Amino acid sequence: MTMQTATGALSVRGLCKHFGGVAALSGVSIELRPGEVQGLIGPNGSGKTTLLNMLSGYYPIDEGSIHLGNEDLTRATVQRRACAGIARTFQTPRLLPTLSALENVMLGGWRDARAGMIGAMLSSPRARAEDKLLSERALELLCGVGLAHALDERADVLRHGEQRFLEIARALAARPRFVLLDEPAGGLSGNEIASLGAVLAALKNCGIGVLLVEHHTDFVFRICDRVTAIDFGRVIVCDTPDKVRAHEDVVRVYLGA
Ligand SMILES: Nc1ncnc2c1ncn2[C@@H]1O[C@H](COP(=O)(O)OP(=O)(O)OP(=O)(O)O)[C@@H](O)[C@H]1O
Repeated sequence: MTMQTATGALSVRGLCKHFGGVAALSGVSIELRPGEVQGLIGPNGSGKTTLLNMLSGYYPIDEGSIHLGNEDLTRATVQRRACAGIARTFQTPRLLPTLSALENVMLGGWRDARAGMIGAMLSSPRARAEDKLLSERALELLCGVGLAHALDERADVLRHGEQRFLEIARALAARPRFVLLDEPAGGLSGNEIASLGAVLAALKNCGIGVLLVEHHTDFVFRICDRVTAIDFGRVIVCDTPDKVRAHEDVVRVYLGA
């Protein structure tokens, strides 16, 4: 079957991944378009995180392909994918605990640094100028995710919700075209989930495509343009939230009704 690919989309075709005898993904095809928020839902163990790991290059794939626009990223390294514009967050935030919030986000912008390690050690004019730019951008991003009050706080003293927003800001520092978020609403308060919704809407407005892996289905159905539901490593349906919510296999398999 031939599938039309949206211009500049991140597209996955026929992805398969086995861990020993476990088929974590069996022929998964999805397309994430620029400027869309797409939810990825499914029961525990259905393959959501495996898909994110394969999109971001953490696991090699067994079969299938990954393209960003015309660029074949199927065998690309994590760094190559980051340079191509794919950023992600993790189920448990992976921050540098003893660095400040500002420093964590500045590190996310490493791609923009050209002065190199020696230049940074010698504090060359170029390194100082880059540092200033990275710091200004990090400040802007931290304000954008509601962490203006925590710039100089160590990452490990931040509350759980703050750490989640910090991780998103760090991902954005790489100026991605696509962001893969692994359960960003996990452990957030109602107010924080509302803030997360506002952040996702802002990303969409900037033309960034967001893949949102999330168990918080009310949030997913409310905020997403499209939702993909998977089970046992296979796509059940990809459609608008209303259609996915009403899909009989989704109701049976995922919502347990
Ligand atoms: N590194 C690994 N080694 C072995 N098996 C793995 C590995 N990662 C995932 N799996 C298996 O692959 C399947 C899919 O797991 P995955 O974590 O992708 O599911 P998930 O949908 O993200 O689950 P959850 O919602 O609980 O996070 C599961 O059976 C899991 O045990």
